Amino acid sequence: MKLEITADLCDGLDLVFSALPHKASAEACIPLLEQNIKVVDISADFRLKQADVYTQWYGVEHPDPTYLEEAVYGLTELNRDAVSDARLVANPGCYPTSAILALTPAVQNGWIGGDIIVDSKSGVSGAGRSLSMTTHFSEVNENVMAYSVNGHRHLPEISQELDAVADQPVNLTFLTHLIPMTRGILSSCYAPLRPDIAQSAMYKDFYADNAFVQVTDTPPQTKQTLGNNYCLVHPVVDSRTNRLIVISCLDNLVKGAAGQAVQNMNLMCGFPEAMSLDALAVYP
Ligand SMILES: NC(=O)C1=CN([C@@H]2O[C@H](COP(=O)(O)OP(=O)(O)OC[C@H]3O[C@@H](n4cnc5c(N)ncnc54)[C@H](OP(=O)(O)O)[C@@H]3O)[C@@H](O)[C@H]2O)C=CC1
Ligand SMILES: CC(=O)N[C@@H](CCC(=O)OP(=O)(O)O)C(=O)O
Repeated sequence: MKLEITADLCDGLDLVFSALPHKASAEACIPLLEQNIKVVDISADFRLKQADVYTQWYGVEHPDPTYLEEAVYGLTELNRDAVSDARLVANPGCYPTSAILALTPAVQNGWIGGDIIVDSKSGVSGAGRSLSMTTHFSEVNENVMAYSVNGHRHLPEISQELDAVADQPVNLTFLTHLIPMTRGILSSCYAPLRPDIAQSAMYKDFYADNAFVQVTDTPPQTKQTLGNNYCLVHPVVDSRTNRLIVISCLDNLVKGAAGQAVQNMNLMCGFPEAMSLDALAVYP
C-alpha cells in the first residue's frame, strides 16, 4: 500500500525514520523534507551520491536526485559532526557498516598496498520479512550459499565511502553469503599491506572515542553483538603474506539498521549519542 504523507500526518513531527523498500522510501521522505521535518532513511535511497549509479544497481530511477548531495551518509563514527547538523541522514547498509568500519583505519592511513577483498556472511533477517524461496526455512537450514556473486548492490556503497577515505579509487571485491541464523553479519576483510605497518594499537586509537566500535584482541563472534549496537573489529597481520586481515561483526538489525538510525537521531536532536541504545528488545 502506498503511504500518503498528508499535512495532518506531519503536524508536530520533529523527525521521521523511514524503513520502507527502495524508491517507496524516497517517495515518502521527500514530502517530509519539504515540510522541514528531519529524516533518517534506512533504505538505500539517499546513500549513493550519483543517481546513475543508484539506477544501475537498484534498477529504478531516483524519485528526486536533488536530495543526494544534501544527504549525509550516516556511519555515525566517521561522520559524527555532519550527522549532528543534518536534515537528511542516509543510514548505511548492514554489510557496508561492517566493511567500512573494519577497513577505514587502514585505508585512511595508507596501509593498503593492493586489492581489498570483503567476504561477508549474513543471517536471514537481512533479507527482510517477505517470503522467498531462498529464505524459506528448508532452503536455509543446514545450508550455506554465496549469492550476488556477479555484484551485490552494497558494492558501490562500500566503494564510494572507501574511495572518499582513501582519496583515490580502491579496488574492491565484495562477496556475500547467506547462513542459517536469524541475525548477524560477520565480515572477513583481506588486503596486502605496505611494509612496516603497526596494527591493532592504531585501530584502538582510531576508535578510542567511539563506544559502539570495539577493537577486540580475539576474533569476534556474532553472538557477542546479538541485539546490541556494537560493531566488533579485530585486525591482525598475516606475517607470512604481509596481508592485513580484519574481522568485523554486528547485528544487521541494530548497528546495521535501527540501532545506528537511533544513534543518528540522537545526534540530530542533540540527545546523548547512546541514549536508549543500552537495553534493546530482540525480535525476531
Ligand atoms: N533487514 C535488514 O537487515 C536491513 C534492512 N534495511 C533496509 O530497510 C528497509 C526495510 O527493510 P526490512 O524491514 O528488512 O523489509 P521488510 O520487507 O521486512 O519490510 C518492509 C516494510 O515496508 C512496507 N511496504 C512495502 N512497500 C510499501 C509501500 N509502497 N508503501 C508503504 N509501505 C510499504 C511493508 O509492508 P507490508 O508488510 O504491508 O507489505 C513492510 O512493512 C529496506 O529498505 C531495507 O533495504 C537496511 C539495513 C538492514
Ligand atoms: C541476507 C540478505 O539478503 N541481505 C540483504 C541485505 C540488504 C539490505 O537489507 O540492505 P539495503 O538497505 O541496502 O537493501 C541483501 O543481500 O540484499
